[in-house]
Amino acid sequence: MAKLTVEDLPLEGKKVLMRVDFNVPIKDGVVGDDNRIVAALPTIKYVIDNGGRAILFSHLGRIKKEEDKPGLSLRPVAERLSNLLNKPVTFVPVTEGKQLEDAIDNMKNGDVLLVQNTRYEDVKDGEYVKRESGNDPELGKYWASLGDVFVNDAFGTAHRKHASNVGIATNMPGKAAAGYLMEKEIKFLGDAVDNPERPFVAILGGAKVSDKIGVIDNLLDKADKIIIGGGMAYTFYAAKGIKVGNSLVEKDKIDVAKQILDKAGDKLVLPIDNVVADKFNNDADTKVVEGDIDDGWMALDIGPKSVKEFENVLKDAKTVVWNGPMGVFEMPNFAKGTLEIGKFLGTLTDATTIVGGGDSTAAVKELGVADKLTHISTGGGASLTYLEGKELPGIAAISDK
Ligand SMILES: Nc1ncnc2c1ncn2[C@@H]1O[C@H](COP(=O)(O)OP(=O)(O)O)[C@@H](O)[C@H]1O
Ligand SMILES: O=C(OP(=O)(O)O)[C@H](O)COP(=O)(O)O
Repeated sequence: MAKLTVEDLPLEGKKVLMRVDFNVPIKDGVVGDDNRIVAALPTIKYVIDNGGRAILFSHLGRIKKEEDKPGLSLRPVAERLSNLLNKPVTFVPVTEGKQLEDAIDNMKNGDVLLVQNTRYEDVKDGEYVKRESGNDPELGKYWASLGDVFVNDAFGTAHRKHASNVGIATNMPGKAAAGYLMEKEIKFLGDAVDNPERPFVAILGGAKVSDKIGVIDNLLDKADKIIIGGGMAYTFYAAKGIKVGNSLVEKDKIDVAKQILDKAGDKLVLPIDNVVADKFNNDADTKVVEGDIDDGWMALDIGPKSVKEFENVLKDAKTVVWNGPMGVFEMPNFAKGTLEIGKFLGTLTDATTIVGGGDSTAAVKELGVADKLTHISTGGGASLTYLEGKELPGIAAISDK
């Protein structure tokens, strides 16, 4: 990699500032899916096993007013991390000042400390000042002054230009390195986009075309096929003059969809048939229809012929990137298309299969096929930004080798 990695840094006896993405679901003070914490363990372990003092920073949720803070404390995450590492983790409930500085001074080699949610800095004295999210230069400088070196392992946050990732890194030139998770994400997503083993097939789904236009545009030049499912498919239907009934359509994106279709030729693969419903409800009346969708009906999942067609396109693929569900996956009656595609990807043992995005990740986990896929990205927005071919500020700020 062209960037410094954690293995390039001196660690023994050093105060190692680490940005991780511990933005995990928390309910009633208990961490739900801890995948992002587990994914950061190799780098944390490497740092402490090599005599570093690991000082961890992460955001959690979004803080816009003082009352948001108590529910978004990182304390439950410190407890989970401590269990996973099987050693104590010092939790510091503030983001600056003497209490934090004293706690860092008291650390010994191999100790782990977690700083309070960096977005506590976004609200000061009741005012939304966005010190963290606005990358306040003084804040990045202050946090950088607390350590000797910096390791950024927060891929999920890499599309943000915030004080705790970009701010710290820019104040530590030559000493800001990527962690193992960051390295792994860059390797898989980077190779898929820039150097894929072919055929390279992208599967895009989810609600809106508008969220993924940049991705389609970028991948049209790089992928051999782009499969489109989910709500976004019906804006393409409208662009082709196929009747969409009450399906989700972004009217102001029909022209863009037409341009994409013209450019794509047969590279773009749309659903042949769909499961349509008479209302947006799991208990709706449903039927499978090919092509035109009548008024009063909305497409909420891809149909069985579409699944077969998509599988046919995927079967010889050597690289597959998947982002976004094929239907309204939250409702069991419209989850089948997403689940079938996830299951099929699990059978492609000769291919590099990469999944990004909250819902597609949830689908492959629920199916139990996550282990059969090559890489499940820890970033939704970050992986999309990568697939758009855009620079991620968090990665750009890491020191070059
Ligand atoms: N046919 C459809 N009609 C309406 N909404 C849909 C349809 N297909 C998928 N969706 C919705 O798209 C949302 C997920 O989109 P998105 O956020 O882009 O995916 P991801 O979380 O994987 O990045 C889900 O809430 C899902 O219900
Ligand atoms: O969970 C995240 O984004 P994601 O759901 O798009 O992966 C990241 O932690 C970024 O969080 P943010 O979108 O509040 O800046």
